[in-house]
Amino acid sequence: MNKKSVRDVEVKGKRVFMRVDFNVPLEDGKITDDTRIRETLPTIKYLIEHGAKVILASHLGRPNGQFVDSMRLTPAAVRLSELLGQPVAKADEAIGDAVKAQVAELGEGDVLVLENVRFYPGEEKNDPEFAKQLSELADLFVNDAFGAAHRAHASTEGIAHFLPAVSGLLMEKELSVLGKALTNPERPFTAIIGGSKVKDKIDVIDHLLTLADNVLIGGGLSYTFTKAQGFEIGESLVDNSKIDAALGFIEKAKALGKNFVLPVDVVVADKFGADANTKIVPFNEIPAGWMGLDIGPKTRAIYADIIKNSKLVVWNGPMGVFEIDIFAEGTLAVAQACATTEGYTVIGGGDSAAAAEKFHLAEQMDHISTGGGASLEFMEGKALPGVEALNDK
Ligand SMILES: Nc1ncnc2c1ncn2[C@@H]1O[C@H](COP(=O)(O)OP(=O)(O)O)[C@@H](O)[C@H]1O
Ligand SMILES: O=C(OP(=O)(O)O)[C@H](O)COP(=O)(O)O
Repeated sequence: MNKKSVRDVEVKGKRVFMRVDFNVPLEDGKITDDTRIRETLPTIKYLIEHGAKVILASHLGRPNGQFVDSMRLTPAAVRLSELLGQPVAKADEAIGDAVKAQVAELGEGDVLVLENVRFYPGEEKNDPEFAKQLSELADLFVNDAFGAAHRAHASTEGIAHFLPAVSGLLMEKELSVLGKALTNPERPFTAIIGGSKVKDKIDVIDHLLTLADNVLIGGGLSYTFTKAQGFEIGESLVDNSKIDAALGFIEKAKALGKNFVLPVDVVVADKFGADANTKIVPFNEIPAGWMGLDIGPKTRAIYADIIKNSKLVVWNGPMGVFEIDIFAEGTLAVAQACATTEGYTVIGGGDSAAAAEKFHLAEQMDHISTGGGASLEFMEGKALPGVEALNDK
């Protein structure tokens, strides 16, 4: 990476404004997955050990510029304190005199968590005035929020115009792993794209067709391709605005000589739910009124075989509605193949990572990215504003 990292600058005695992505899932005020907090520990510990005064900022949820009690960062600060084994102070605001007073009290190695930056309208507008107010708290900006690096907001991008700006260790790791995987990839390189966000993912397929040797399609995404080829898809998920694009990808894959693989069979259901009737049908024989909710057994075997023979696998998006057990087999088969292949496996996207966790296979993956949208934009070859704004080496 050609951007400076926290290792390239002096941090001792400095007030460091560190942007993290503590946008963790909460249920009744309890954190259900603290991965994103744990992943920032190397940078936080580095700063503590090197005598910095650590000021952490994050968003949580989408509160639309208003103070929302259920989206306060207090549970994250409590969890961080447990993980660090030291007290962590928490501010009730992100800017202003009270926060400045709390910052003034920080000693070397102390940690303060600011309140959710999205409680302020200036954050998502990337308002320079708000960015300046944030910057007044600190001497240095460290961006470790890979999961939010695709957002040009005041605490991810704007603040870098007011302070020396470097990356944190998680940001560096994510960019290095994804960058290495995608520039000069080991081959055969297999990309697996599934999930339900057809609009978000279609551009990635375009880019991956030029990069990967095998592109496997699953999940809700696949029926747009089935429909594009003129077949019945019943009540399955579809994005009619992407039919032409889908046909274009089939053609592009042929022209490039790439192995673009669509499901050959699907699990269909007569309704969406755990009590649905299901059957397995060829991909082009979905009965009217039924919906495809998982890849079928033949497809699972084909996909598992390709994954096992790959040197690099990048997986984004589940193969079916894995949250419901009767539609989880396809995602499980792909997760198992990723866990056992000798190739290097990278998982991006919250739901694929959650699926790997659910099947207790997460430990066996080589890299699980903390960013869903961010890793997709990175794969599309787009510049990430939160990275672009950092100081060059
Ligand atoms: N065939 C399908 N029909 C409807 N939804 C699906 C289908 N296959 C997968 N999904 C849903 O897609 C969601 C995940 O999609 P997405 O957000 O795009 O993935 P990720 O978070 O991994 O990027 C899951 O909640 C899953 O239930
Ligand atoms: O959870 C996040 O995105 P992700 O689910 O795409 O990884 C990031 O924290 C960004 O959040 P946002 O999509 O509300 O800007």
